[in-house]
Amino acid sequence: MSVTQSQTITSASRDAPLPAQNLRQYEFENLVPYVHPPETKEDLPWSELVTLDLSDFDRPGGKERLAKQLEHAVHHVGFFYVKNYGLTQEQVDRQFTLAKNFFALPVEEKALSEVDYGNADYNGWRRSGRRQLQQNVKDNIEMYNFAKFTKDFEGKYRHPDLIKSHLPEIEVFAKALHSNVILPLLRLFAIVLKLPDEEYLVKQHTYEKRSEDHFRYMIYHQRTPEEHEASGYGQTTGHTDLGTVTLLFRQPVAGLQILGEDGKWTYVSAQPGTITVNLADTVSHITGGYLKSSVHRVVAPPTDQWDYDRTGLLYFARPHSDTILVPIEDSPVLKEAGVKSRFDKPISMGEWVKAKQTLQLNPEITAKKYAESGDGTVEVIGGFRDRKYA
Ligand SMILES: O=C(O)CCC(=O)C(=O)O
Ligand SMILES: [Fe+2]
Repeated sequence: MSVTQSQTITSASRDAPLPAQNLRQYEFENLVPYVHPPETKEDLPWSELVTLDLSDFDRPGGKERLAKQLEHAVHHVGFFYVKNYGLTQEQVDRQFTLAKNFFALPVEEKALSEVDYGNADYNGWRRSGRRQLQQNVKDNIEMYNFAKFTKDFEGKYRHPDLIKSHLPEIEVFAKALHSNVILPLLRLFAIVLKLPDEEYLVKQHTYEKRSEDHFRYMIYHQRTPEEHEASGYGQTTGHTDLGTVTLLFRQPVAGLQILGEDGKWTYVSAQPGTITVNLADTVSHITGGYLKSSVHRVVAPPTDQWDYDRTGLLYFARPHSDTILVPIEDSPVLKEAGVKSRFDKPISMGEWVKAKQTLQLNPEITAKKYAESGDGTVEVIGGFRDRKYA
């Protein structure tokens, strides 16, 4: 299929066209280009987040400046932006385009790469409609997760031809996120924690060693006004992510909200050229809760964005699967804060992932457990309980 005879002209294609040179390339590859939807004109309560300029990292005093900027964000907010992360806008746009074209494939083709839900294996295609949001309304979210491009996963997953033929550039992109964003951030966290070894966290996140990192294409299909109403204007309930940090590429369709310390939800805005970063459970576990795994959710977009699908690119970083999730011992910051382990026995990352993903991938079992506990919490593993948020 060519761009000119494109299947459905999505509402997004009303936007400014891509440069002719990119369009020709996409046409050559039979890809329908993705164009970012326009931002909302609504005046929403936006979150105020700091932006780290990662190009400062290697300048004299740069790391220390960035770490200073992060101190408050990582302890109290759990969210921030990064910019200048060494990938071009064109590389980013290509990934959005691949995501858009992947989700447009027939269900039968995607189903050949479907996630192994029972075994809590996240990689591959996750279909929409497996979660009941309200009576009569199910979720409208599809995902495609890529495992790390390492020997551990080589040949393990079957990809549709569209993905297979672009796998080398997807690999370059995912690896760049790990080396250009994840590793520098881990060094900054080490500085914030005043660890004697700045590489401490990096050593728990080497690319070649086994871990459950994944790069994700995601789409929230547009809904009708009736569906929005029936779903209570929600998309996902409040949650914390289970890994180290999550990267979320600039998302113009509003909806992602952060739960603040004041108990109020605010929206993450789409800052040009940025990636939104949120801290997740594991980095919280190894700091006894000092680094904040932020609660967030996705709600229905404002009405002026109801005509658009919400396509996302995300990267989920996680420590090596054999990492034991106990608080780091030689951090004067953690010592002073008097943090304690959040588990009642030693728990490895592999065990934590399996336990939390089993809950996430099997919504009916999880709903039953919440109903049984009756106090809005459920044990994930080792005495650590997750809470249910709206
Ligand atoms: O789509 C978003 O904006 C956030 C998604 C998210 O919270 C998640 O996948 O864990
Ligand atoms: Fe999340």
